[in-house]
Amino acid sequence: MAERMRRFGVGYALAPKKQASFIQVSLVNLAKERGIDLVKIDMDKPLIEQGPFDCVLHKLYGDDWKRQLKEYALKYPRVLIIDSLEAIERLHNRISMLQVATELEIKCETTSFGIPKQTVVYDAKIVSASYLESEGLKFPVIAKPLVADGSAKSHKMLLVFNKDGLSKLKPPIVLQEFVNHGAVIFKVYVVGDYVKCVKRKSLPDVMEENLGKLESYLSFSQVSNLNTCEKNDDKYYKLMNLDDAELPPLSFLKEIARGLRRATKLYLFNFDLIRDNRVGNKYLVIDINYFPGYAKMPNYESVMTDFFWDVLNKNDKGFENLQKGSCEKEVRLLVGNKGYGEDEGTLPVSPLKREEKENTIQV
Ligand SMILES: Nc1ncnc2c1ncn2[C@@H]1O[C@H](COP(=O)(O)OP(=O)(O)OP(=O)(O)O)[C@@H](O)[C@H]1O
Ligand SMILES: O=P(O)(O)O[C@H]1[C@H](OP(=O)(O)O)[C@@H](OP(=O)(O)O)[C@@H](O)[C@@H](O)[C@@H]1OP(=O)(O)O
Ligand SMILES: [Mg+2]
Ligand SMILES: [Mg+2]
Repeated sequence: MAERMRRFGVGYALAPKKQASFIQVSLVNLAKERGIDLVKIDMDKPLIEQGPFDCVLHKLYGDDWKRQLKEYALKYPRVLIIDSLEAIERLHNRISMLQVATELEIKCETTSFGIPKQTVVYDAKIVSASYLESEGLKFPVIAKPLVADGSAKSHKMLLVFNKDGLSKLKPPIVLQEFVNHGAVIFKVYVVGDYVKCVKRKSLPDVMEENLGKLESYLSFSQVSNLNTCEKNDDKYYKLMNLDDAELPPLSFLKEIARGLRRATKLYLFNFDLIRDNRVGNKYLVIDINYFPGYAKMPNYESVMTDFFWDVLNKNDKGFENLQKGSCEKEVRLLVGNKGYGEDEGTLPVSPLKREEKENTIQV
């Protein structure tokens, strides 16, 4: 008799908009064929009473959800939480978000990498043109809400052209140098080991000689997020010169993605990259987003299904080994500071589980 395929249950907890875009029939069916059942978590019932799931996939905010997730991980130590609360938290602050990028060592002879100059402002009264100068910044600057918590407010940005615009700032904010980049942004989607880069429209360059002629500021929000109709329109690509813009080398992007995965311990994120017009091949990371709009990626169904299959099977194998007690060495590796999926066959443990192991396993 043929052996029955091991089935996995992935519970998902997503905001309605995310659910509508991500949980498409095509994804649900493809995952099902591979033995993965995507199950909606009922937010009207306690999480602890649901499942048990092999994996909880989530993008929700708030203390109640965090508490429920922690409780769930304690009750079901085998559950894979994607992604861990601690790892996601780092992306909720635009300073700690980019800090990880400064810690990476990217070895590439032809291309360099960094983040824009930035400073955090908690008190509007201290901001003046001379303050900017003392922080190594000059006009134009972008003011971004410090907190990036998925709210509409957290996406509201100001491009400030001169000192009059500074009066519009609403701290706490991050003031970041605006870097001319030819109005094209590269969005790099990461799903575990998978990396996909797409081009999107961005803000146009600002010429220094025009600074005095412009309004004092420009307010904008989610400029790179256009609807599908506009994106698929040939005219849009021509107008924005998107066709002409050369993608950064894939090996370079993969190295950054790998570095960010290790540093953040995240599986699901994208990062926004711009090419600094002032320097040859220099790219700057300006934003990192948890669980972005994957449905906009070509073939997202198979990318996501492969990813679920991979992590679920590795998780299973890891726990089997643990139970057999045959992997003392592997446990040593896991309780150390290893990132997810770095070694074939190691267990992708969420930090919740890692903490638990640190407390319990004596090696
Ligand atoms: N330092 C910068 N220099 C030039 N342009 C920038 C800079 N930072 C941001 N931008 C522009 O502003 C846009 C919004 O900035 P950012 O990506 O930080 O905001 P966000 O609201 O978090 O975006 P997302 O929708 O990707 O989450 C970018 O897509 C880019 O067009
Ligand atoms: O759907 P969500 O609410 O998660 O919105 C995310 C959005 O995805 P969507 O395209 O599905 O709207 C992402 O767009 P792309 O980078 O992929 O273009 C990006 O704007 C994230 O920053 C948003 O997350 P937030 O920062 O608001 O938490
Ligand atoms: Mg962005
Ligand atoms: Mg963002």
